[in-house]
Amino acid sequence: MQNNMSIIGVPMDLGQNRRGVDMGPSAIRYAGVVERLENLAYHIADLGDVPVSRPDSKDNVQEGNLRNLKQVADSNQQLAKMVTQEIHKNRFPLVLGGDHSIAIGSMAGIAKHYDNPGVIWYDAHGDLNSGDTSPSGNIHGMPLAVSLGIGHEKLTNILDYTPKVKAENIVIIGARSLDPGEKELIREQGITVYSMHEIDRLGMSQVMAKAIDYLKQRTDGVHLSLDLDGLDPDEAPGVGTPVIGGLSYRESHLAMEMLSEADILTSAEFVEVNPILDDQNKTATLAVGLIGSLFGEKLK
Ligand SMILES: NC(=[NH2+])NCCC[C@H](N)C(=O)O
Ligand SMILES: [Mn+2]
Ligand SMILES: [Mn+2]
Repeated sequence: MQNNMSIIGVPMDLGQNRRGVDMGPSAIRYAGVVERLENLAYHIADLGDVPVSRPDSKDNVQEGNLRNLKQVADSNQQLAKMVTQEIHKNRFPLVLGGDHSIAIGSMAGIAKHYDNPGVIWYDAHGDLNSGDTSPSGNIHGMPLAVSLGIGHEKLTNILDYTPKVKAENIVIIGARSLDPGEKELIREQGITVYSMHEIDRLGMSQVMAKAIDYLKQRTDGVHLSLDLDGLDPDEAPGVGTPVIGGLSYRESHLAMEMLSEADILTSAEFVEVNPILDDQNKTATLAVGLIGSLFGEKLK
């Protein structure tokens, strides 16, 4: 793993309906992310936050069932540029959300640099909707589909190319809430999904081993997109779309430790931390703990 790391915050809350997730980057910084990484001997540049403009008139779903399309697209455009610049400078981008719609910009910035990028999508959801299939009109339920080139051109074409990732280079871990259109897309495109069913049957250890082995063989860069709602709401209460029956604290730390050992990641993001819905910053603190394990903390 590179020793130089750039932290980019994205105080985005326009990809969904619940206010407060725009404070996610602050909450994660407050929980000590920079100090934690500096203790692991990384050279950190905290680049601050990407600007996010104000929403259109509240809850007004517009153009093609895409709430706040223009603002979400604009911020993602800026994020993509920043991510691409940091990779160009040989720095590892660590993006802090904000709602998951910011993965659109992260993926756009990252994929520019790799011939065959892969992504691990650690999430209760598939985020594989488009305006046509979304039950909510919330863009945070769409970023993985957008990265596949499915969706509104303002989103799919950020940095002027599409798609960002091939279906066979995606591994979803922790899924337990998929909409009908998402299930169809998963089947159609043959996307690898380790849902809670597979995790319970095989155990996280085997699931991660398989995911790592698979991506290592076929990709030349791997992005981790970790939605805190992948964890159980008991562990991570500060999220806007909690789903019961999630990944445990221990499973998640093990997953991060295995990724650290495998040394395959080239970028990462932690999203959906909402301190307004949280309990004493528990979820941001959890995120920082996972970041610690991901970047080399060990139990002994
Ligand atoms: N990143 C997230 N938390 N996504 C939740 C998406 C929920 C639902 N599938 C939707 O499209 O509205
Ligand atoms: Mn989710
Ligand atoms: Mn998500």
